[in-house]
Amino acid sequence: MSRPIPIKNSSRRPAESEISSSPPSAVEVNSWPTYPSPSPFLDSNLAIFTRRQSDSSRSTVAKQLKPFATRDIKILLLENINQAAHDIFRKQGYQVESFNTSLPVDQLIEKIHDVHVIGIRSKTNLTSQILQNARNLVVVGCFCIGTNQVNLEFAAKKGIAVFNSPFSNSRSVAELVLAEIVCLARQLCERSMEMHQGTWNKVSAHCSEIRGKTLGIVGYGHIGSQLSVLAESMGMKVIYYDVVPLMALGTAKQMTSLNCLLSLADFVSLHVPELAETTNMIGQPELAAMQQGSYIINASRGHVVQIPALIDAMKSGHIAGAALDVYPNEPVANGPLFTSQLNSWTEDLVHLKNLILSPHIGGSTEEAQSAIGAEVGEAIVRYVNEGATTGAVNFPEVRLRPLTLEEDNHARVLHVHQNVPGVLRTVNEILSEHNVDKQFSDSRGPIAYLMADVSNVSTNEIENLYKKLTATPYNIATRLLY
Ligand SMILES: NC(=O)C1=CN([C@@H]2O[C@H](COP(=O)(O)OP(=O)(O)OC[C@H]3O[C@@H](n4cnc5c(N)ncnc54)[C@H](O)[C@@H]3O)[C@@H](O)[C@H]2O)C=CC1
Ligand SMILES: O=C(O)C(=O)COP(=O)(O)O
Repeated sequence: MSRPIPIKNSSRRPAESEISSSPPSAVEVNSWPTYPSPSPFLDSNLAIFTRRQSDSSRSTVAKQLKPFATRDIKILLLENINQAAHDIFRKQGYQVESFNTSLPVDQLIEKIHDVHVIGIRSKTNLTSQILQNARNLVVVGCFCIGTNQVNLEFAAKKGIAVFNSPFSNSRSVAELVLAEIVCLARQLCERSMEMHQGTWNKVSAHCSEIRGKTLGIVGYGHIGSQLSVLAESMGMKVIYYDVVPLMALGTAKQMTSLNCLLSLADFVSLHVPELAETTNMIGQPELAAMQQGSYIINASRGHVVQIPALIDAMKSGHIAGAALDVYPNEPVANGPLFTSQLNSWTEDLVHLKNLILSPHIGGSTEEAQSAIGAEVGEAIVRYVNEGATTGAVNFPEVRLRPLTLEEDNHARVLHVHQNVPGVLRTVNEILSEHNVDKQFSDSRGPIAYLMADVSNVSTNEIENLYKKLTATPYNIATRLLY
């Protein structure tokens, strides 16, 4: 029977402004409840989940089974993931442990060892070394847009699905950038800092309206195109550069090359993902190609701009101002780490005029965070409870409708395997000992994923089915929900 999960101290998540600056070990807000007797069938190596009685509220309303003991699912949430996700997981009865910050590698390796789900944002690097230690992990939730912090290929090869939120914070980033364009054009942050230090300095030299100026957007995806609309509404002309041809919004114009954009724009704003091709994308030659007295904004990823080159271009006056929201090395927690962790150029950066420095807050609004919490939280529940991979960034997208109460004697087979000839024949030979009610499979590069509902399977047969599937030569990961 289901029973409530005692989650400590979790009636409310702290707002961004309340994130602790203490070391990670001191900021734990929830911890796993302990159960007198863990489910006898939950064996990390088997990954077979025990059946659970359907609870009455769900059975009458949704007519759906919760097909395994959800209380056995352990979730680790890092980086102050929004309350919306906690609520979703708690409703499922999962065990949740959460931290307001990212964790140092040694602690992360220890913590990830037993969990089935990990939720992160942009700071936590899930490298192959870390994922290697995750013996039970079935899914990673990136509660953000970027997934560059996860080794997606390695995760897929280990049978771990990764989900993100592709656009829930796009508007927040675009609004911040628009505000920064105005602030740079008016040297607003300089004036404000001077006032805070007791100086009245009323100037108009080199300050301008943004109306009629040209904004060059590099990367015209969700954020870039949203910014395009906002900038035009403020009277700016918009040009953009992207590696793929994209429909222009409003009267924006796509440029044929990055250099063409750089030479025409008064303001350049970067909205590309972190890729090999975008690493160090803006260095000395690109800054030199920009107009004298122009501005640059980076709210994409820290490695896209070469900071020493930017410092030189600003010191020489060629670049009149810049805004940075992202950095090559970002601290794992709030606090004075920022200055101590940055490199030799820290000193130069903090003393530059008309340089806005923000601590990676592009997506940090209440609206964005709660939308992301709900979106990624629900995607995780669908994958854990039903096996659906809709929206996964490293798996083929496969989905079967949830099992209903009428399908009480069904088992759902979730089989991640290598995408090689002959696998389906082998798997279907095993499944053919039962009645295959429905089945769907798809592949993505070297990985393939099959979902099948088989009926009239007894509890004894479940384990047998599992053993046969995992013994096939191309098995990566198999789960049975029943
Ligand atoms: N500062 C912050 O808090 C946030 C930062 N981000 C960063 O912004 C990035 C962009 O986000 P979205 O617009 O949602 O991504 P998106 O995937 O919708 O758009 C990215 C665009 O960049 C283009 N692109 C890729 N490589 C390129 C290249 N070499 N040159 C020119 N264009 C290229 C793509 O074709 C695509 O149109 C994310 O990957 C993430 O790293 C996202 C959210 C918040
Ligand atoms: O969504 C993204 O990719 C971001 O960069 C935002 O990251 P954050 O959730 O603030 O760590």
